[in-house]
Amino acid sequence: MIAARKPARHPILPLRLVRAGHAAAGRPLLSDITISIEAGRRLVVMGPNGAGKSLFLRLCHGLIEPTSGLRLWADGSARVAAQAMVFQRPVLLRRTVAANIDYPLFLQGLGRAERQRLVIQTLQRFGLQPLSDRPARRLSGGEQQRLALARAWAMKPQVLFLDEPTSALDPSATRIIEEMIEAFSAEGITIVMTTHDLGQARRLAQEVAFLHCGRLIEHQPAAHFFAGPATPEARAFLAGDLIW
Ligand SMILES: Nc1ncnc2c1ncn2[C@@H]1O[C@H](COP(=O)(O)OP(=O)(O)OP(=O)(O)O)[C@@H](O)[C@H]1O
Repeated sequence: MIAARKPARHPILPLRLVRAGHAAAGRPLLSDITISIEAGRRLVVMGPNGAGKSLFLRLCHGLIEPTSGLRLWADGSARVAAQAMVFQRPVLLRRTVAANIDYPLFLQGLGRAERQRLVIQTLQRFGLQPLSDRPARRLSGGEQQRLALARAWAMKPQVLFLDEPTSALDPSATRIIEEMIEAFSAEGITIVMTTHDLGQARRLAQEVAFLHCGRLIEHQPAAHFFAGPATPEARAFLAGDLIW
């Protein structure tokens, strides 16, 4: 899903959550989360099934609201442009590949000539030109995810939230997506992503946020986390033990 509408003129990061929580039907799903997401970093969010990783991303992105505590973007707004989210299974329009890239730019208010320029640039940048006129939903899973990431890139986000972007993909498609993520990062786009793939987390993470039962129990530089997590829950997780 693309949330950006207009390019932000001001830096929107750091994004701060201050004792943020989210409850549904009276049940706390995320609790007491305090974190600052700094510009230019690659943060990987880890934790066992049901720990709250997807909800955390949705809360940051603005798909759900904190029911307690605060979510604060650096520019002071509650929900900002210049950020995008890509899901495990990409949400693509029933249109061509090119039209999928064009539509959010149209929503952003860009004129036809500017959109055309950006669509061509994006197709070329990610090797999607041969697929340009193909119906997006008929692409392979790997191609669809490549398109979803390319579409997000075209919006010039300052931060990109990626929820399990490769979990449905084979190793070669996964490698392509990881290369895209690294390229985005090299351009200065902040990456916040979840993954169940420990190898991928080791390859991509600069920082790790570890969630357990809806709480953020560790936030560390990746090298420290993988060398020796501070909590028994994270140690058990890395060791492959079942934790609940
Ligand atoms: N809208 C909702 N209403 C009630 N409970 C919800 C809702 N969305 C998520 N949950 C619950 O919140 C918990 C955290 O869900 P979330 O999808 O964030 O976990 P996750 O860490 O991403 O898990 P996984 O690794 O399995 O994808 C789960 O127990 C889930 O069932």
